[in-house]
Amino acid sequence: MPSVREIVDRDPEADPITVLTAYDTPTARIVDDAGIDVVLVGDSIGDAVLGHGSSLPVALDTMATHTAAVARGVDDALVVADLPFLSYGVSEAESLRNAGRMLKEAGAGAVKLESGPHTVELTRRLVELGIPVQAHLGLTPQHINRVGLQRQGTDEAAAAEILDLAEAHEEAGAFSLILEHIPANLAALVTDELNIPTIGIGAGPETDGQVLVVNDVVGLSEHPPPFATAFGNVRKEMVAAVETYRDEVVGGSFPSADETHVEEGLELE
Ligand SMILES: Nc1nc(=O)c2c([nH]1)NC[C@@H]1CN(c3ccc(C(=O)N[C@@H](CCC(=O)O)C(=O)O)cc3)CN21
Ligand SMILES: CC(C)C(=O)C(=O)O
Ligand SMILES: [Mg+2]
Repeated sequence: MPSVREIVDRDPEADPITVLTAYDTPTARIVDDAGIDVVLVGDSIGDAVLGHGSSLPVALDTMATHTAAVARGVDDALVVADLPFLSYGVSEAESLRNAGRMLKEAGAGAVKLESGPHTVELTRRLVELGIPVQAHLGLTPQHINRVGLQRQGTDEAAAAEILDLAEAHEEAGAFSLILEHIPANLAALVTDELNIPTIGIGAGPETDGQVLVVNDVVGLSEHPPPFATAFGNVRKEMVAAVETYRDEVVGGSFPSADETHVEEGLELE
């Protein structure tokens, strides 16, 4: 796994940073082999994999299990574990221990948490203890009950707050910042003002890198967000394979002689 330093020290103008989620070993291997720089084990697992309507029900144990699965599939990328809803911010001690688990037990190289005024000091403590932190501003889906899933930072006051918080988290020691679902001109301004790399999702082309959810990228999601593009059609491929399997079983063509083993010497009554 590369150190966080290698990501931070890149020249993103020459070499934009690529980030993609993964939740399991085979997918992580595909993502890593493709040369993606950072594999994010997102709490988006809640809707992308586990069938919850949101990320809120995702447990810390679930994130530890899937982060470990991803780490086993990755040779080259940095593995970042998203801290799930209420696993941080309730008490400092619990937050630090929960974040530490992702590095000590699950094999992540860094954690990500959804940032706000309440996470500046937590970010500082985590970094002091040696846990690299990726901050996340703009749309923070763990606040779905307060802000929904709308674009953020669309008026001057909200944009100024995002810029202030971005600077505060850089100062607190975050190694990178995710900017989600904000105007491209705001993301460009934040990227200009910060020294740490910004990674955009629904934040236009001017950030230092991009992140998307792998299910959206491969075309597996039924309801992808408006800013996601499917670069493939895995859902169609899976539907076709499953339907063909069913048809061949029902029609008697699977398993065929080629797919069948008869033990000639076996004496059966
Ligand atoms: N598959 C997947 N892809 C993602 O990018 C993703 C997740 N899941 N889960 C966690 C968050 C949630 N995300 C989302 C999901 C939906 C919208 C969306 O549809 N926004 C609409 C408004 C929807 C509403 O008001 O309910 C928009 O027009 O902005 C945005 C971000 C991004 N993240
Ligand atoms: C969409 C990214 C940034 C994320 O937080 C997730 O996948 O959970
Ligand atoms: Mg997340």
